[in-house]
Amino acid sequence: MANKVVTFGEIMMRLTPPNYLRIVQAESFDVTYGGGEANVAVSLANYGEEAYFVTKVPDNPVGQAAVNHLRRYGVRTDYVVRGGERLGIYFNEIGASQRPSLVVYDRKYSAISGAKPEEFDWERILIGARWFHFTGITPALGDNLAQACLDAVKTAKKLGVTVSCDLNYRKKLWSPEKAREVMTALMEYVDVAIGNEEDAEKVFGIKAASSDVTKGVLNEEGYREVASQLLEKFSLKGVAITLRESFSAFDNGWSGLYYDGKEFYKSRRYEIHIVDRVGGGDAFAGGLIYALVNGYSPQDAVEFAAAASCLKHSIVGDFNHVTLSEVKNLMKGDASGRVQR
Ligand SMILES: O=C(O)C(=O)C[C@H](O)[C@H](O)CO
Repeated sequence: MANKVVTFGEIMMRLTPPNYLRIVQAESFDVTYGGGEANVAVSLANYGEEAYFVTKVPDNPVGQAAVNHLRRYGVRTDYVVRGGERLGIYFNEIGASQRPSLVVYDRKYSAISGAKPEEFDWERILIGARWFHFTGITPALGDNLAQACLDAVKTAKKLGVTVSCDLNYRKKLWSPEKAREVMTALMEYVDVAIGNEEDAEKVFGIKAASSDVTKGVLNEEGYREVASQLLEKFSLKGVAITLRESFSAFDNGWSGLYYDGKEFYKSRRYEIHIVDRVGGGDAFAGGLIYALVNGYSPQDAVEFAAAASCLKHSIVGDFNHVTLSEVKNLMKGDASGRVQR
C-alpha cells in the first residue's frame, strides 16, 4: 500500500534559455517548474507513493499551471492554498565547460512567502501520513514560513509522523546567523537530516576537525565527522550526506553516506556526466525517504538514494523523472547506459 508522504515549500516557474544560451542572449525560455520540496514530492509520486505537496499559489492561471504540472506527475495537491500575488520565478542558465550554471531568483512577494501560518491546517494535512519533509528553503522565505514549519513539525511529532529536513542553505535568502537561529529551533523536531558539508558549516558551523581536503573536497573521514557532529548536536535518528567531488566540469564523483548513530553506510561512487544538476540533492532526499519509509536497510537506503540522484543528473529540469525499476536496476549495478529495448 502506498505511504502518505507530505512535503511543504515553494514551487517556482523555472525559465531556462534553450541550447546553452546565456540569459542575456535568450529570445525564448523553456518553462518547467521546480522547488526543493516539490521535487521530492515528484520523486515519491514516481515511486508509487501517495505524495502530497503543500504550498500557496496565486489564484490565477499561472498558479494553476504550477499545480497542473505537479498533478501531471501524480503529486496530490489537495492541500494547496490559493491566493496571494504571484508565483515565484527562477531563471536557470545552464553552464557548459568551465562556465558555471547560474540561478537568478525572482521570487519576492510570492504567494507562499506571504502566506500566514494559520492558512495551513496541519492536523488535517498530516493525518494518516508516514513522513513529513521540508528543507531550509521554506523557513528562509520569512518568519511567517518559519512559524508554519514549526507548526508542521510539532503537529508531525504529535501524530507520530517521521520528519526529515534537507538543510539546503540558500545564501540569497538569509544570513548564516538567521539560518542558525531558525534552523536550530526546527531541528528539535527532526528525525532525519540531509545535507552536505557546506550546508552543515554555513548553518551550524559544523566542520570536520581533520579537514583533510583532497582536490577541494573532504575525504571520507571528514564527511563522517560532519555526519556524526550533526547527529549528536540534534539527537537525530539519522543523517545523510551527499558527497560530491567535482574535479572538473568533466569528472564528477557522486555518492552518499548515511549514519544512524552506530554505523556509517557509504554508497557506491558514481562517475557522472552532468546534464542538469538542479534537483540532484532533492532526488537523493526523495530516494532516501522512499527507501526508509519502505523499511530498506540503511545500506540499501543510501544505495537507492545515490542511484536515484545519479540518474537525476542526466535529466533536464528539476524533477527526477525516473521509475522505481530504473533506480533499482542502477542500484543493482546496471550502469551500462545501454539502450533499453
Ligand atoms: O533554490 C531554490 O530555492 C529552489 O527551490 C530551486 C531548486 O528547485 C532547488 O534549488 C533544487 O534543490
